[in-house]
Amino acid sequence: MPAKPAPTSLNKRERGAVLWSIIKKLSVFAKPYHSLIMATLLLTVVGSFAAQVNAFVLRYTVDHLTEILKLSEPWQEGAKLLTTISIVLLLKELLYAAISFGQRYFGEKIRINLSRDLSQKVVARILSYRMGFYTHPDNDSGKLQTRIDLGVSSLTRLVQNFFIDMLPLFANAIVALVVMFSANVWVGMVGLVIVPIYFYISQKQATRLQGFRRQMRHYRESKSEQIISLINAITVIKSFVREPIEAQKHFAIQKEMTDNQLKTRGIGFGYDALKSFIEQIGVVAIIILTAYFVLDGQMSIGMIMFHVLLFQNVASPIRQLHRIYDEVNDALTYAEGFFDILEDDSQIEVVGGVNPATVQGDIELQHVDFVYPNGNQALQDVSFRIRRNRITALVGLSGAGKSTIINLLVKFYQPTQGRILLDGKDLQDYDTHELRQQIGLVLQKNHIFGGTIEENIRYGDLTASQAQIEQAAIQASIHEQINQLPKGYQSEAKSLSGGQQQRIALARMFLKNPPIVFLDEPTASLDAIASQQIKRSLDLIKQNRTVIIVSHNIAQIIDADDLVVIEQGRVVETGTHDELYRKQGKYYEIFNAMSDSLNLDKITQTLENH
Ligand SMILES: Nc1ncnc2c1ncn2[C@@H]1O[C@H](COP(=O)(O)OP(=O)(O)OP(=O)(O)O)[C@@H](O)[C@H]1O
Repeated sequence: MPAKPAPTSLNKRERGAVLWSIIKKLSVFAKPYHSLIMATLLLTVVGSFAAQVNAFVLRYTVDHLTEILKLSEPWQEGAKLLTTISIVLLLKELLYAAISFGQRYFGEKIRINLSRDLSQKVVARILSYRMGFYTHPDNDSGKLQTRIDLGVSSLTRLVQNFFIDMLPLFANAIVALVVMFSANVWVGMVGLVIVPIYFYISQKQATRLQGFRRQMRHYRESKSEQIISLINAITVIKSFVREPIEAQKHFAIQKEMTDNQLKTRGIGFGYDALKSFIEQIGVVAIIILTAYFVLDGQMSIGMIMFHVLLFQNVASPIRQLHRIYDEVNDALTYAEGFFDILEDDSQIEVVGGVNPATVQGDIELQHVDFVYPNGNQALQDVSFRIRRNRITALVGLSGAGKSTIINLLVKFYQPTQGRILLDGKDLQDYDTHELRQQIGLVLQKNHIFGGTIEENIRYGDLTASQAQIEQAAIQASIHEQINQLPKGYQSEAKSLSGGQQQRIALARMFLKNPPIVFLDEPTASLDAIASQQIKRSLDLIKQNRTVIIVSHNIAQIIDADDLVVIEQGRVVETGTHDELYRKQGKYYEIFNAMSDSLNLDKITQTLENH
């Protein structure tokens, strides 16, 4: 993903262009809600006219009261006037309540639906991305989640503020300004002059606060990151008795955060005071101007209230202008990162076309080179064959490239050079999803999903019956233990021990029953007893399948039919255990190191003596 300049470093024109592109992208998501948007806009227009009624009513009341006061019996006419205006105001309030309810409700509906659609789309999209996307350093789980969350929330907040807060206020302001102008050009001019001053101050306020807001975001991220790492590291913290130090570290962030918050508030309040001062100057100017026209006999006295109320309708949305700047800035900051994720076509997994009806399992790597996206060259000119229905072990020291070979065989990555053939056909030509249906992958630690044991095993075949699930559990030597649990197959799978979880993963594999199985250090995270317990299941898995096993376990290696020895990304030896041992090359060296580490002499002695 190419690095883009931070939105804050963009000039005004560039920011405008970015904002426009965000709006265009959002409008695609808004398309299904066209009628809702139209309804909201219509209500907004009607509402903005209704909002001016108070000013008209007040003008009418003041002017009529002035006339009525001149009568000898003012009470009778006064009562009539009060009844009329009460009815008008009541009706207007009822209408306004209905409009603002509809307008808020529709606006909120658009926001909620849009938020759902954006989240759903991005999840569906990243699920279609290749493995390289997930292993890219820019996309580690925390960062990816933050980018998605902040992207969705800033975009939906932009929509929410536009439809629910800003749009009605601005519609009111425009209608009020038009009414002011039609009442008197000079009064209208006062309203119009205040607007750019407000704009200027609001922009200054937003620019001034931008740095603080960015800082605040940074504090929030570090704070949550620190809490997560604290929870993850709790065993180490407690065992080293470092609780006070960790609390102190947290306090340091809290303190900087509160200082920053106070400064932000202080500056915000300062600007708010300045804006309300300017507004009051506007009010005074309107009163003086209208009073002049009244004294000059050009206007009635009711016009004073009329103009002041209209002016307030103009000023109140402008008072919120800095919020728009903030929202837009947030959208500029986060939406780009979000759309980068959403629109990264280069990350879409290549699916291929050939549908492998039945796979035999003859695999051949031809001069394969592989470089990870971060530039790590993991494999160089790797060529070897894997024969069907045999067990092939990949042997090598840590970092040799064994897991990388498995990653290429499952099509998680594509070779940078060379090709991989399966049953004589290039792996790239196979339909990726169909191919993966034919392959089982058992890792050192297999993910167990939150949910029941039954659900976790069923993941291997979503259509499996209960009997098939139990059969798979029997093959994975876990059935009896599951039955002993109070809730049996309905127990929470995550509460099982590591060894039990590994057997649940094997049961999942038995249920899938693929012709090819890759075992990548399947017992490495288990203790001796657990390893021994799953040995029988592994032996069962290996029957009548093409198996590739990566292991540092001597027993699993000598069990294999063929061995491929890898050193620093290159194949250095291939053959059977006996052939390679006799050869006294790299395998001989690794094998001796493994058997020495077992302390065989002592083990044999112990076994002989008892
Ligand atoms: N996602 C990745 N991105 C970048 N480099 C990687 C990635 N995964 C592995 N590597 C690098 O590729 C090389 C081969 O790693 P690989 O995991 O294939 O070795 P391995 O033989 O399976 O090792 P181990 O026995 O420790 O699992 C190493 O140098 C490793 O640092």
